Amino acid sequence: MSYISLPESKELDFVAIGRLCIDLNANEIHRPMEETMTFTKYVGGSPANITIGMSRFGLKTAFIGKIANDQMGRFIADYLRRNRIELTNVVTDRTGAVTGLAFTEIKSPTDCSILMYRDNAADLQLTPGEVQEELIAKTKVLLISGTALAKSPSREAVFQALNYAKKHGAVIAFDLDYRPYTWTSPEETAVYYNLAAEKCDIILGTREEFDMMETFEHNPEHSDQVTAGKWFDYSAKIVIIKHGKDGSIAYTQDGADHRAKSFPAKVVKTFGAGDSYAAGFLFGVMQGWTLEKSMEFGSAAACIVISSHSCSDAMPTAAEVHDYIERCNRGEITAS
Ligand SMILES: Nc1ncnc2c1ncn2[C@@H]1O[C@H](COP(=O)(O)OP(=O)(O)O)[C@@H](O)[C@H]1O
Ligand SMILES: O=C(O)C[C@@H](O)[C@H](O)C(=O)COP(=O)(O)O
Repeated sequence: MSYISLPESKELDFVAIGRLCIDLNANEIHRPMEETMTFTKYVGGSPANITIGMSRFGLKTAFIGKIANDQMGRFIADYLRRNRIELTNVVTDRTGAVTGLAFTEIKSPTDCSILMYRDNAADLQLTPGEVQEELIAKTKVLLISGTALAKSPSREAVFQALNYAKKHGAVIAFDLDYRPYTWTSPEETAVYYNLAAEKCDIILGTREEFDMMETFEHNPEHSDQVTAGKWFDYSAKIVIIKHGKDGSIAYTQDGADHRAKSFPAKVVKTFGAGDSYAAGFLFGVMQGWTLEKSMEFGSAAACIVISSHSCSDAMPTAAEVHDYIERCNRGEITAS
């Protein structure tokens, strides 16, 4: 059964709007960042990572965002270009804003944290007027990412992109991507996340991210069914609730739920799981696969990325994901 109806005859498969930043992942791992002396630089930002993943799967992609007018901004643009991502709507900031930095601390495979430097971040300077309607008009899917709602004018740019997507029939996916350090309060976050989510066809988030969205609601048991059920009264066709190593559950308008286990992985860092899962799942849905197969594909893609030092660089090809699934099914990969 297909829960999503993709528009036909579009030039692009996938467009995302939001954060373009730099990941600086500690090279000296299994120790606190106070003891780290060197980092490896990667392109980062959840929507950027997801778009890179979709491009690695062979889809025709583009990005809507703003980069700093400096070496980091040019590094990001060059990397997206090398990954065949259309940049016509990646705008260079002229206000002196800087590139957001995400320092990743890897104390252990299960104890990782991110230190984000996002003061005066260029990505939050994107204005509604800079969002190109013609780009959104030619895509099958538009992805929005929650952190882009954190400050104006980026907030208004996202809502304008949503208006264009609705007008031109694009399927809208919302990766909740909640990063507390970019917001002033959970209350503010909940208000804007809920306003955006009402317009979205596919919503992906962790239990904790949905709990934040329910700040003003009553769901004391943190019931996934209660959470998902609310969104089918709006535009949602699929609500994905991720539970880390315990897997993920997809809820659909017909009242069904679809469950996926996680695969074993030799975890280097837990970051990157959500972005690669989102890329794999959305790719599967766009191929017309069942939700179970799409969730399995996303889960395997996540394992490949969390078994790697990077996020964007480690985004796998479809062949690599299929191979990972087969190797797991042959018992060749065990968790560590
Ligand atoms: N330790 C792990 N081992 C194997 N798979 C994992 C692990 N952590 C996450 N995953 C996979 O990645 C998916 C998303 O991870 P999760 O941590 O829930 O989201 P996020 O990274 O957005 O917080 C999970 O549903 C699961 O399939
Ligand atoms: O999104 C960011 O600004 C940081 C990301 O680039 C980083 O790779 C990360 O945290 C990935 O997020 P996740 O996939 O939700 O774990």
